[in-house]
Amino acid sequence: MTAGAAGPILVGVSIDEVPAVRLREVRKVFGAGADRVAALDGLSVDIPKGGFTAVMGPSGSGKSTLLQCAAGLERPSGGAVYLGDTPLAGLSETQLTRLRRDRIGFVFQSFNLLPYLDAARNVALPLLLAGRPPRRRETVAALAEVGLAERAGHRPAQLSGGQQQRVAMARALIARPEVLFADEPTGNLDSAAGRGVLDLLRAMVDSHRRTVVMVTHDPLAASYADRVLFLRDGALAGELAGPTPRGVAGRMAALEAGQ
Ligand SMILES: Nc1ncnc2c1ncn2[C@@H]1O[C@H](COP(=O)(O)OP(=O)(O)OP(=O)(O)O)[C@@H](O)[C@H]1O
Repeated sequence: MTAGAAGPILVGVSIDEVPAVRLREVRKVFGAGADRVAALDGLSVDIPKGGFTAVMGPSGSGKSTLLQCAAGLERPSGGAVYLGDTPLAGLSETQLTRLRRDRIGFVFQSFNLLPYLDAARNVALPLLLAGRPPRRRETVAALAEVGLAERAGHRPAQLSGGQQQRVAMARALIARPEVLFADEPTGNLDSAAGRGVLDLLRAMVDSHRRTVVMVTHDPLAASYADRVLFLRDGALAGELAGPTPRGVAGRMAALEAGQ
């Protein structure tokens, strides 16, 4: 197949491969009448497998809504979302829940760990709930991937913010999801802990060819990605491959100035 027939050439990505996620003309409308907001307004984008994609844009531009629709947490008002070859639109609530559980990982700004469970049990929880309790060594291996094998018995209150976020990453990864979505994963962390989380996300892509999609406000965080998508008013307003913090900050300044 020629590059022209396959669409855009993406550095380091096979042009024959089905993207990890595809959004086609996705619309998401909240409210009605005077309160109506089109959070996504006909957005089309491909997320390549084995890549690290960052999503940026001014406040209210639709970043979190994009992530929620791509991850099957919100149903779009129009358009189509595919995870690999699977169209999400035709799935029942039960099928969508199973797809999220088996094929998608999600990391939130606020960690969302259960305070009375230790790190190992927090990590094991998704598989426990799925009726497939993991072996202890699987859980410890997931914690080892985020550098926390020694902290398996610690509860969240006994861990730093950065460590809690890494436990949340291990929990998101234990089911070996096709895509890891992260919504402002460094938003509650100081810069050193934030860099630790970003280094790990980068390593997951480089060493394990995982697919990561991250919403962020921080140009430095976005520079860890292979590609940055910029949103404005619920639509794609550009993208940047091989981003640098300065390049990303320049694009953001232009977007916020309405250019
Ligand atoms: N559940 C909801 N009900 C009503 N409006 C919503 C809802 N969720 C999002 N919106 C609106 O949709 C638009 C996009 O919101 P979204 O959270 O996706 O933006 P964002 O780019 O992630 O913003 P921020 O950077 O401030 O987190 C905003 O105008 C927001 O107020």
